[in-house]
Amino acid sequence: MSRRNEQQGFATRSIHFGYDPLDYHGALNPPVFLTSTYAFDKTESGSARFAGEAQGYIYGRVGNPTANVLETRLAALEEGEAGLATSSGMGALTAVIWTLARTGDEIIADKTLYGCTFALLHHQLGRFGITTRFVDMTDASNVAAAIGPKTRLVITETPSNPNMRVVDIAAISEITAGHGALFVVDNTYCTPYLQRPLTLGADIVVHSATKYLGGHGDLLAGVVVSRKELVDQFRFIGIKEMNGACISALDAFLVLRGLKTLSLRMDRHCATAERLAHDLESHPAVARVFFPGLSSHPQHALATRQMKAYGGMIAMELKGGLAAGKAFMDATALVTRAVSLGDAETLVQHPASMTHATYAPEERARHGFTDGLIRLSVGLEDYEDLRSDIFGALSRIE
Ligand SMILES: CSC/C=C(/NCc1c(COP(=O)(O)O)cnc(C)c1O)C(=O)O
Repeated sequence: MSRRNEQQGFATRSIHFGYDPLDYHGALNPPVFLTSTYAFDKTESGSARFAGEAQGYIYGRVGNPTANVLETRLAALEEGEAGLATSSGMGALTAVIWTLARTGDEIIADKTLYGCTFALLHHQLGRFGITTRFVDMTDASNVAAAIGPKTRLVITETPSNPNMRVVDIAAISEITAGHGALFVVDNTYCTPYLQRPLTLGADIVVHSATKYLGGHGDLLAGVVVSRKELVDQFRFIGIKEMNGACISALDAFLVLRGLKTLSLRMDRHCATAERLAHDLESHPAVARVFFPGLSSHPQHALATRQMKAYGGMIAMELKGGLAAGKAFMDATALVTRAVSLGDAETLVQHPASMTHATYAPEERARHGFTDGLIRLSVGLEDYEDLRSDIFGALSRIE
């Protein structure tokens, strides 16, 4: 059985796809190519590579053999033609936008997005004549009503950071395909283990690989997966000539190491988060829990259809509002107060003043989250320890 076999299971491909030790002196892991540039045997060879007339590496900002293994593997896991690894999730997203958007273009975005993605779209791109319209994509008809001849990109996360709204990827893919706009799905919260947007009609997938894909809070990285002709543009225009957000060989190696256990970690994240969400929903201090696996979630049926499991992220509001929320977060001992997500450690943070502080107070309500919202990234600790820490903190604020 070969090591580049699309028919193998997800876990097997997460460990083996795109690398054969026998190609590298038997080295079990892909070597880390710590090099900024590449030698040419002849001047003409180098010129041909720069002209795209010959295969081969030309410079570290444009490609690296270690990163190439990661890109090949993630393209296979997302069931896309090609992948591009970047230095961060924002590097992946901006490589896509800077490559494809022009002055006068319009972007349609879901109304709730990660804070810096919102800031890019709402505060920064307008300076370049690129306008963004935010719509509630949980109702696909809002996209149909907003899309027009100027729409170049349609962008969403699902579930959304931080309030867990779920968007119907297939329904929106049908709308965008009919209008020649490209549909970008940020798949950070799910990873390809829980959902593969390209198989549902999306055109481009982006990730903050900083999160679940790396999975150990020890790197920053991003990924784009799409058709090869688009990924080549993201590499040779977006990265090479516009944002320079290339991944380091060492970070590519660390993401590859994280991928080996992705399916095991996601199973554990999902199981613990589902138990915790149900227990929190019945706690007297908790006003509301936002988790796609709860029957109370507005898109519970869609999440059940679209996702393999409900993910490791939980958002919640306490009955005492912001004051209670802050007291709760300050009262945890095992759960770590920190931004980011998808790590082995369970993390808790306050979106309104941290990850989503880019939304002005009056914008928070319009974009679907409150000052009192708390976000949990449920880690890999023993459930009883997490339950004890979280419920102990809740009991101390009542
Ligand atoms: C300063 S807040 C810490 C980062 C958080 N999120 C990041 C993120 C990015 C951007 O990814 P990087 O550039 O790798 O951080 C893209 N897309 C999604 C859905 C994300 O959640 C966070 O804690 O919600």
